[in-house]
Amino acid sequence: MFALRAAAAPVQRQCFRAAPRASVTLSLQSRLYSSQGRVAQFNGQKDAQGDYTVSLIEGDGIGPEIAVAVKDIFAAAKTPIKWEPINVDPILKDGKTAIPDAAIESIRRNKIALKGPLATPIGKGHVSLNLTLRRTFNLFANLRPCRSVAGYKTPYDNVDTVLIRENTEGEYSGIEHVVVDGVVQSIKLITREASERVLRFAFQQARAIGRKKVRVVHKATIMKMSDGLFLTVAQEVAKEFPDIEFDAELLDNTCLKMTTDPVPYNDKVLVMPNLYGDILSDMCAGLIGGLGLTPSGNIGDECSIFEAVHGSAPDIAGKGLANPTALLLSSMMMLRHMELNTYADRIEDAAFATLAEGKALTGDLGGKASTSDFASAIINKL
Ligand SMILES: NC(=O)C1=CN([C@@H]2O[C@H](COP(=O)(O)OP(=O)(O)OC[C@H]3O[C@@H](n4cnc5c(N)ncnc54)[C@H](O)[C@@H]3O)[C@@H](O)[C@H]2O)C=CC1
Ligand SMILES: O=C(O)CCC(=O)C(=O)O
Ligand SMILES: [Mg+2]
Repeated sequence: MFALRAAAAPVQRQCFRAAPRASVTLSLQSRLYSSQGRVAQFNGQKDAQGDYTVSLIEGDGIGPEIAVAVKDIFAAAKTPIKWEPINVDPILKDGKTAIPDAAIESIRRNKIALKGPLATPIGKGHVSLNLTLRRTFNLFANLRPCRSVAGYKTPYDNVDTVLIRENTEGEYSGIEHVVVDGVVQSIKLITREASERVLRFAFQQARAIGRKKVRVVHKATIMKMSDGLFLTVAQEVAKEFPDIEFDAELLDNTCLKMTTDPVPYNDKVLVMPNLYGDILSDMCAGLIGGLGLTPSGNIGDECSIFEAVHGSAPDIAGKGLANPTALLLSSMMMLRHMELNTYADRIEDAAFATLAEGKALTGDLGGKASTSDFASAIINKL
């Protein structure tokens, strides 16, 4: 049911590395993404051995390292999952970047995938494969929960935000062109159909996880037509959910208020156009200790793809330094989506207990453990 990156992260690490360990503030029993919060259905089939097959994109940079950690932990927990590794190296189809057919077929067949980060070249080069995957499978909602980690001290101990990002259009529609030399145009596409779909998902999600309010984050003061349409549709959809309160807030004000005191956001579901969700979700990660901790799910009607909020982290790739928690928690969201809750609960408890104990933390959390040391510590607690 989880952008300032290159520039902000070193500062973020500096702030948190020396931080003393805090008392446990959140119950280990409260789940990041419960199956009650599962709004979309999973229709995958078990094989004769009782296992589900999950398509696995290991990804770029730190992707393969954190994927190994997740696979080792799943194997140790005897999770009934078979991995089907898929290659998503970009191909050109009708002049556009596309995902290879075999990868598309695998995800369509299994209806579920776990994905490591995929790097996108800056400027020239192929379009984002992350966005291409979301559009290919119409994964209309990107659900990004962010919760303080028990035992890891940050300026705020009780962050518990739920952010939903429109995932197929908006500023990331990829419609750009040169008007004349020196003048370019990028089109922010907002449709009633995609807005309605993600907004309805946000209200359903609020109801399912017991949050009393849905808040739309927007800039309809400036983008009167595009964000204006998103907001108008939100007001209409809100009428279908009289038990859920609804309000709206301007994005800049949300950033100010969340970094000043995030706790008032703990009873809300935030929903917003694509770009704002991308940026705000990295900002939320900064509130709890960084991108090593925040999971996400790209939810669609026919299939869903779970992945960390972070990218390929080229600055630490290949060094065994990456924190696998974000991908592991994404895989917990995936297990709960598949109604494999007992496995998810057990692994999640072991992961949070390992973090709370603080003996095997990775560098981003001020520790000295490698990715595999951290995974082994979790396995020892299973
Ligand atoms: N969904 C995806 O696959 C995403 C892909 N990207 C791509 O990733 C590439 C790198 O982007 P950046 O701006 O560097 O963002 P990034 O998210 O890869 O890294 C930002 C900072 O966070 C740290 N970090 C990220 N994940 C971590 C982890 N698991 N453990 C410890 N530290 C971690 C990195 O070391 C870096 O200092 C780009 O090509 C970008 O397009 C970026 C975001 C999401
Ligand atoms: O596709 C990319 O390169 C970045 C995507 C991203 O930042 C995200 O999904 O949070
Ligand atoms: Mg991002």
